[in-house]
Parts: sequence; C-alpha cells; structure tokens
Amino acid sequence: MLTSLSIRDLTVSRGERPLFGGLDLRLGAGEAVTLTGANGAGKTSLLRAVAGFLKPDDGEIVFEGPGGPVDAETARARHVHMVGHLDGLKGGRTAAEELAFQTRWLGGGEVGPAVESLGLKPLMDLEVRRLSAGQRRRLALARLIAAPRPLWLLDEPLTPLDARWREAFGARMRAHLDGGGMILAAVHDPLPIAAREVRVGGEG
Ligand SMILES: Nc1ncnc2c1ncn2[C@@H]1O[C@H](COP(=O)(O)OP(=O)(O)OP(=O)(O)O)[C@@H](O)[C@H]1O
Repeated sequence: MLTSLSIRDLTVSRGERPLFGGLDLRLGAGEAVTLTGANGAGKTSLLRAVAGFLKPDDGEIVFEGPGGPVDAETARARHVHMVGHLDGLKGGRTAAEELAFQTRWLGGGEVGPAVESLGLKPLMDLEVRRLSAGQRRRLALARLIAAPRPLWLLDEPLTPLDARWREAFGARMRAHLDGGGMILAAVHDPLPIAAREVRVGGEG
C-alpha cells in the first residue's frame, strides 16, 4: 500500500537538454495532481521518472506507506500503474486476451468490473490492432480497474475519449480517490476530478 508520493528538488534532462529543475510535489492518499505545461516541457518525462523508466539528474522521489518509506523498486513493481501515450498494448492479441494478460502480469484481479465500466464487452473478441484510438485507450485504462494499485500515473488519459467515456472514466478516477488512491496525470485539458495543478518547465 502507498499513502504518499513526494518529489523533492527534482532535475530531469533528456540528452544534453535540461527540461526542468528544482521541482517539488507531494501527493497524499485521496489526492490528484495534474501536470501542465507547454509541449516538450517534460510532463511525460516526469511521469517516466516517477515510474522508474528515466533517471533524474538530481533530487528525490520517495514513496511512503502506512509504515513509513517504501523501497522505490517495490513500490513501482507492486503499487504503481502507468498508462502512457502508447498504451503498452500488443496488437496481435484480442482485447480479452490482452486485458487478461495485463491483469495477470500486474498481480491479478477481476476483469469483469473493468470491462463493464469502460464498455469493453462488444470489443473483447477484436484484435487490439483493429481498435480505434479511443477504444484502445479504454482497453489500456481497464487495467487500472482490473488490477487495483494505489498510484496511477496517467499521460493525457482522456485525450482520445469521447464525452461519454471521459465522464465514465472520470467517475472511476473519483472512486479511486475516494478509496484513498492517488493520481498524477499529465494533461492539456482539465480532468473531471478535483485536482491540484503543478506546472512543469518553462514556456517550451
Ligand atoms: N528518448 C528521448 N531522447 C531524447 N530526448 C527526448 C526523448 N524523449 C523525449 N525527449 C525530449 O524531451 C523533451 C520533453 O518531452 P516530454 O515528452 O517529457 O514533454 P511533454 O511535456 O510531455 O510534452 P507534450 O505536451 O508534447 O506531450 C522534448 O523536447 C522531447 O523531444
């Protein structure tokens, strides 16, 4: 279990290019933070640093649970979800196979409620490569519900969704926060949840 994420004095570069420095952010149980900023400001890079895919130049990323600090490797392996732009889905599997695989790989859980709440039932026999952008994103988001983990790292999660599914996933995000979960999301448009905004980088 995780009850907070603290980012202290974080500096991140890509190649030789510094993206941002001295970034501080704290997220507690039941809270959401949206990361905003220009294209290329470093929002995705910050999410990737929290997920452990990118090494910061400086600063600290600290995960805590009810008993105190949780080792970052354990936190990322067991308690953190990341859904990025590319969704991390395999094109050749059916949606049902892919969701079952992802759920197992992430520690197991029930796929039924995820399928139901994201309207995936009619899509389950289709190959992932045949899904539209919005359908694909709904399938990627389903793993958040099927394999519960407290910290969700989301990169523009609603961008390809139509109004109906924005609202449906908004309700799932609110339920996640009500249950003590945390959300850190890179966005260009506000999310349909109460969230604090943290601006990343300069004007780009
Ligand atoms: N693998 C990489 N190697 C080198 N530079 C990279 C790499 N990936 C991204 N960058 C650069 O890092 C900078 C920040 O990219 P990032 O995706 O974090 O920005 P962003 O704020 O999420 O942008 P957007 O709003 O366009 O999604 C960009 O200038 C990008 O070109």
